[in-house]
Amino acid sequence: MLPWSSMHILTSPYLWILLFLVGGAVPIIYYLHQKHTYWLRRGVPFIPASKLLSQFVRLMLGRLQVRTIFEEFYVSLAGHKFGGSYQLTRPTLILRDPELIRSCLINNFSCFHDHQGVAPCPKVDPLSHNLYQLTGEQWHQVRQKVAQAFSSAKLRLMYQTLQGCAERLDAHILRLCSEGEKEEIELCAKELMGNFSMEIIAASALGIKSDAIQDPNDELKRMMDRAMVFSWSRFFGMLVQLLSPRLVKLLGLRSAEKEVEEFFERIIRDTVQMKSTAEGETRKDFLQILVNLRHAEQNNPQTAADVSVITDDVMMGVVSAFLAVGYDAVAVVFAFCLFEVAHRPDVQDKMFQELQSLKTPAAVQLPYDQLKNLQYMEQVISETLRKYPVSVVLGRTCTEPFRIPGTSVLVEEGVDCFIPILSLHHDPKYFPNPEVFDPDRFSDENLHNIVPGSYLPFGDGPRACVAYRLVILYMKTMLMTMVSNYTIHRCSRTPKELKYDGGRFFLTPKGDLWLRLRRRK
Ligand code: HEM
Repeated sequence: MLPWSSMHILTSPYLWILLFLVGGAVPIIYYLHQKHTYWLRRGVPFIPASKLLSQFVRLMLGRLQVRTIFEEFYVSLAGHKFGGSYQLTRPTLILRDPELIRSCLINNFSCFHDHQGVAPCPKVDPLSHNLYQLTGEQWHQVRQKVAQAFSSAKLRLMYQTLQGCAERLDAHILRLCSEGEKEEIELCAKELMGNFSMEIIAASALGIKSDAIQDPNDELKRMMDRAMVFSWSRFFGMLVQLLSPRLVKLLGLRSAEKEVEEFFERIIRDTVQMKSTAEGETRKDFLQILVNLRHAEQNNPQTAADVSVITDDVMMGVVSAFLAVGYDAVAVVFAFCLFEVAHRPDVQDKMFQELQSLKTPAAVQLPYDQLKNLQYMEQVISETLRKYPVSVVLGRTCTEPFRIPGTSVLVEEGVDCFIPILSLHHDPKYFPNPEVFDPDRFSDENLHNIVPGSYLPFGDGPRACVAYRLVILYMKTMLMTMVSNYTIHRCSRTPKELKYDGGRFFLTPKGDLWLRLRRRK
């Protein structure tokens, strides 16, 4: 029989609460320990869970940006070709070595063909059937079709549309100057480039004219801005996804707000209808090309309805992604580029001389075939994308077990792999003096210094950015317009150092970005 004092303890509610907590905590601690020793057990260098926890807390408190998390990983794993980390409890691999990166993206593409993230589920998320999210064979089929929209022949046609947008941009700046009877004008480059990007994306994706340059309240632009903001509900969606991708579908979590989604649906549906009935289609925009591909599929007796590739869901997904992703990524890369050249009159002069040497009356009239001769301008574009890779990190999922060459480490199916593009582009080992904007890194004489796999603004391999040639075309159109008509300068409101906005998906300058433009005589 127990002494009286022991009996008293046994009947105490505190004891039972304590036992309950300990009983509950032990299996949880064991579970977390098992999960967080995944890389230790495989002999892979890893970021300790305590560091990940502190990063998570700082992220929640707004003291850390997603970009910085990957920069810290890159630094912590210095000296290693790869290393382990965790997304909550999911093992994640960070790839640091350019050769290994190429091996995953190109030589062993079959092991890494899907992007990291939620697989599409059009019933719950109508915009999820986009090329980025599609997986496996369906991705392959849609990619083959969509890639046709970015062939040289199609880009040549799109260029005509872009020239019209460039003329409107120039007319707008000229009007601002003449209103104040000024030779020069100060303006917010981020806003101007956002509006210009909206016009070129609307024209090349949908074939419609946006009035964003003239009208800052343009509805299409307002919706795009809402589509690309990193909200708490999205963050919650990402956390749920880490716990269980199935839960995302069960809870019906979407990639965009309902209103934005409905807007996209309406605008795409109306434009498709207009194009399907319009006679003498011109095939100058992306949606028109998809409509034509769909007609070809429907008119082909060998294409059964159930194997059609360009379905309504796919049409909706790929076009809305073109609009939202294209608009935001292109707008920021334009702004970064102008910011850098504003500090470098020598770089502007060289681009101007190059344009002059092509002897075209107005830069925007430069024929498509001559664009390839703008070699120095291409170097400026490459260096902008080196210093500011708008996709700071690239995420792929391991789709087939992969043994890391020269090691016994087996990457298991389902493990997410991240490539920290921004950190590679700023690693002095690959790009000496990385903070210096130096277009000559990409000159013919210096090109051999770039280590394959260290420069990845558009990713690499069969799943690289499908639109990269179009992006270069956009950038050339923008630079030709600006450099041939204006000199670009800093002004008193130009920030000395760029800070980044943590609330955007892409690398985005924080705050306004004021510059001064002076009309060339
Ligand atoms: C500055 C502009 C841009 C940059 C830096 C950029 C960068 C990237 C990167 C890094 C990827 C991932 C590649 C990989 O996994 O290897 C990607 C994929 C993609 N990009 Fe871009 N992009 C830009 C603009 C655009 C535009 C304007 C479009 C419009 C169509 C676009 C459409 C896509 C699509 C559809 C994918 C997914 C391709 C696939 O999964 O097959 N991008 N982009």
